[in-house]
Parts: sequence; C-alpha cells; structure tokens
Amino acid sequence: MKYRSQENFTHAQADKVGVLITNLGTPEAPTKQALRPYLKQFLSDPRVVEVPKLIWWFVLNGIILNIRPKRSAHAYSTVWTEDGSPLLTHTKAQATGIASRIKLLYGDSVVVDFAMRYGQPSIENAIDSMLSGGVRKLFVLPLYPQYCASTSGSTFDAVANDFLRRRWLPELRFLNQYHDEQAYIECVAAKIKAHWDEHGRADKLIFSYHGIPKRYLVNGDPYHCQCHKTSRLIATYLDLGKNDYMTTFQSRFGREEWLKPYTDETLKQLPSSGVKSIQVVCPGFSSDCLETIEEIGVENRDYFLQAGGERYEYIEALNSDDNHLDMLTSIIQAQIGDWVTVINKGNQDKHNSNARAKLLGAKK
Ligand SMILES: C=CC1=C(C)c2cc3[nH]c(cc4nc(cc5[nH]c(cc1n2)c(C)c5CCC(=O)O)C(CCC(=O)O)=C4C)c(C)c3C=C
Ligand SMILES: [Fe+2]
Ligand SMILES: [Fe+2]
Repeated sequence: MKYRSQENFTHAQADKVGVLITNLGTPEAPTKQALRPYLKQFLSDPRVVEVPKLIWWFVLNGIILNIRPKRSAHAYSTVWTEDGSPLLTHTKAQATGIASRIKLLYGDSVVVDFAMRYGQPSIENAIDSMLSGGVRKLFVLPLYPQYCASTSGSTFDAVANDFLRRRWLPELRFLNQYHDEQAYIECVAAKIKAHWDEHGRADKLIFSYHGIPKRYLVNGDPYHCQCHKTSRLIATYLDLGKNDYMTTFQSRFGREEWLKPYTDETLKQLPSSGVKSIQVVCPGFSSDCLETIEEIGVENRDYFLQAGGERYEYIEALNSDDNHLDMLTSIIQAQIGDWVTVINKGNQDKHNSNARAKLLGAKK
C-alpha cells in the first residue's frame, strides 16, 4: 500500500489537537561513531548545504565524514552531561513545562510532544504517535526565533515528507519565526537585565547568532534581516545606544564567506579598539547547546582574553526559564485558540496576567 493508514482507529476516539515542538537535533553520544550518522543526516540536507548534489556527495563522504566526527565528538564531550546532550535535555524540559501549562488551560484535549529534525526522537515518530492518539489538528512550533531555510524551512520539509506517505492528514499550522514577537523580545531583554542586576554592565553587549553562507542571504533568505531586527528591538527595549551593542555571526563551516561580522574575529579585534569587557548573548538559540556552551562560553572567551580583553561573560539562553515557557505557551494559545475550547477560563486569565507581570517586573 502506498499510503500509510491510521493504526488502531476507532470511531469512538475523541479528536485532539497536537502541539509539536521541534529543534535541530544532536548526536546520541559524544563519540566518533555517533557523530558520523548524525552529521551525515544533517549535512546531507540540501537546505543546509546548497551545493550540487554529486559534488557534495564526494566532499561529504570522501573528506568531511572522515575528519569532522572525531573533532566534533571531542567538542561534544566537553559539554555532555549525565543526562546527555544539553540541547536534548533543554528541549525535553521545555516540552514538559509547556505541556503542564497547556494541560492547565485545555485539559487532555491537547497533546504536547517534542521532536528533533535530525536524529532522535524523530519528527516522523512524534507525528505517528500523535495521529494514533487521535490528533486531527497539528501545530508545529520549531524553536528557531529567526526564519532560515536551513532550519525552519528544513523542519517544514520533514513534516511535509512525512505527510507524503500518509493517507489521513491532520489540519496543519506551522510557525516559521517569532523574531519580533513582543513577548520574545521582552524575555531576552529580561534575561539580560537580570544578568546586569547581578554582574553589572560591560563596555559592550554582543548579540551573536549562528551564521549561514552569505550566498543564502543574497539568494533571498530573510535570516540576516531578522537577526538584526531582533537585536535592534532588544536594544531599544533596554535603551541601548548604537555603540553599546553589536550583532555578529558565529559557527562558520567550510571555506566560503558566511554572514559577517564573524563573532570570533570581532572578539579578537575588540580589545585593541578599547573594548575591555563584553557580555555575549545568543538570542537565536532557544536552548544552550554545543554552539553556545563550548563555542561562545569557552572558545570565544579565550580569543577575547588572549587579545587583551579583561572581562567576558556569556548570558545563558532562555532554556526552561518560566518567562520563556510562558511566552511559548502564549504563542501556542494564539495558534490553537480557535481549535480548542478553553476548559478553564480562570487558568487562562491567570496564565496571561502572570506571564505579563513577570516580564514587566523584570523590566523595571
Ligand atoms: C553547513 C552548515 C551549517 C549551516 C548552514 C547551519 C545553520 C544553522 N545551525 C543552527 C543551529 C545549530 N547548529 C548546531 C550545530 C551544527 N551546525 C553545523 C553546520 C551548519 N549549521 C554543524 C556541522 C553542527 C554540528 C556541530 C559541529 O560539528 O560543529 C547546533 C548545536 C547542536 C547540538 O547538538 O548542540 C545548533 C543549535 C542554526 C540556528 C542555523 C541557521 C540559522
Ligand atoms: Fe548549525
Ligand atoms: Fe560550532
């Protein structure tokens, strides 16, 4: 049979709404053996590497997969915890926190789950179990605040590919970005403000985002503009002047030009222009992961201090902060509100006013 049918279907099954939270994915273990299949799946995605298929097949299989797994495994081993990869642990905790908020609002009529674009738990398995549980309306929320074809676009591909093989499709909503959503801006600003309250300010605040090849911007990807807009809105919210902050791009891969200015080069150069203390925040990462903990927390710190910098602080990602989960729950409410009946209006009012009060409290 070409199309998969719905298993265990009974007419008595109640229709449900599904909320699928996704992130990039991470290897199963910090080892060369585990990195190889992860990197192979990730770097074979044409949304991530836009190079003619045949050429890329030889480069990937002949060179990259023979060198990179060992190097990446070493980097991952420095951030790995007892619970596994930080990205997986944070995403799991976010899904659990959001699920309990959603349950208070809507009871059992909404199912919340999470999945990864590459590796496990897969998007396909999550959709499978949601549909078997009676989900007929599905909202997919990739935890990428800024749209990029390589991330949000690719997540849509994974959902669409899964649907290609199914007979009974659910109704679908997909959020492709929330880079200028007021509640998101306020959350990141509150995180920075809390850091200032504890540690004081620095000469400059650096907003560092994951880079992409410059070619993708030239070909029309809105990612670069959305990163700059996020920085500008947070800076405005915090009353920062033009010289108080900078937007940079990290995590280059390969030899071609990526979005500039590069985070590492900027940090190596800043001390010579008189900037001796900096704070780095990464608003594009909803969870701390290899790229923030190791690359920003360790590698770039060394560059800055070795170049004559005196004080370097990394401001953590929003992870499972209450503010963050409240904000994501509000985004979900806005998307599924007309799909599902609020079972407890009191809880909804409480959720909205609590979330707002926490953020406003953080501003002053
Ligand atoms: C070929 C290149 C890559 C593009 C384009 C790219 C875009 C991109 N990535 C993220 C978010 C994350 N990337 C992470 C790791 C990571 N990224 C690449 C390559 C590209 N990313 C590689 C090869 C890796 C693996 C690590 C390594 O070997 O260096 C992660 C962390 C995952 C983890 O397990 O902790 C995240 C998150 C965004 C947002 C983005 C485009 C906007
Ligand atoms: Fe990446
Ligand atoms: Fe990196």
